[in-house]
Amino acid sequence: MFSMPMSSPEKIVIASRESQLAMWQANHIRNRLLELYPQTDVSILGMTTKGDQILDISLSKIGGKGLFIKELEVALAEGRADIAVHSMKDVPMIVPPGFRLAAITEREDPRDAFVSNDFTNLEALPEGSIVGTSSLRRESQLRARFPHLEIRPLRGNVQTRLRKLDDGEYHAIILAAAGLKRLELGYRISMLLPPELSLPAVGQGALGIECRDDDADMLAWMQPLHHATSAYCVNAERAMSRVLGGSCQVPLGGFAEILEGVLTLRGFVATPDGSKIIADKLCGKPESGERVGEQLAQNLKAHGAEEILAALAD
Ligand SMILES: NCc1[nH]cc(CCC(=O)O)c1CC(=O)O
Repeated sequence: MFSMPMSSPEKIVIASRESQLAMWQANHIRNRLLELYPQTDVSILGMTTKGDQILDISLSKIGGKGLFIKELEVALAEGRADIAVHSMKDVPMIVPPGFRLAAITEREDPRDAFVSNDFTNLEALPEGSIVGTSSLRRESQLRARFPHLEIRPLRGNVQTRLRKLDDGEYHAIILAAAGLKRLELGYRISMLLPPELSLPAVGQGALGIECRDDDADMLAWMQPLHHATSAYCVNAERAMSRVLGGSCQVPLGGFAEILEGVLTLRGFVATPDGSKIIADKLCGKPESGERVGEQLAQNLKAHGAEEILAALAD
């Protein structure tokens, strides 16, 4: 795709959010770059984003995921940073003009995790148990399968969410396994939720490295971090979400995996209350993952997702 760079970079500045998880991720990429380019001065520019500041209202009401990455893109555009490291889950389906995803790195565990101090698994929660999550995707799936549970909003970074659980505000919470594992909090996981119980978010568990579109050297230097298998899966999921007009306002999940050379993509769209879930899956070649995603989106639309999406747009 790109020609081999002639030299190694002198200096790379990584833009990152300042949450512990974002900093772990930026540091992880920094270490990998230092292995590749030991002579390079690699530093991290920590930034607070709008998404981090606004904690009191539902993110879906104030503009969604783009809020977590806009400031980082401004730093790239102004030359204050060379790359930005994102959770792919937080990257809008259409990367704005002037920027490009240079690499998608190897995926960590994509599953959701059930965390509770009192119960070892989701199925064991008694009637009326309070489960914390602010994700419409997690909420709709829980409501559909476990209508006897009470879902309450839960925001904040990973540590904040765990503290709210420990303070007794919830009987259980649902978080991404990837974030917990990265922060060495994997021991807090009571149960890893299989995709049948909680289909993960598009891109969950993968990291993306974003560059300026015209920075050919930087794009080339990032290529060794690209993980083809993870990227095929994430790009299939993103293509599906893009066609469905996926945003934070839409309860939607998408998860692809490659087994014995075949990519299988599963996806769903639901009403927020979980009363209706349109789910389907489609297989294809990993290299055609994006087309699999687009086709699955069309199939979901034809089977009722269109009406759900139209109602949500009102
Ligand atoms: N919504 C915020 C967010 N963005 C990425 C992760 C987890 C790490 C990942 O998916 O790579 C989380 C936390 C969570 O959902 O529990």
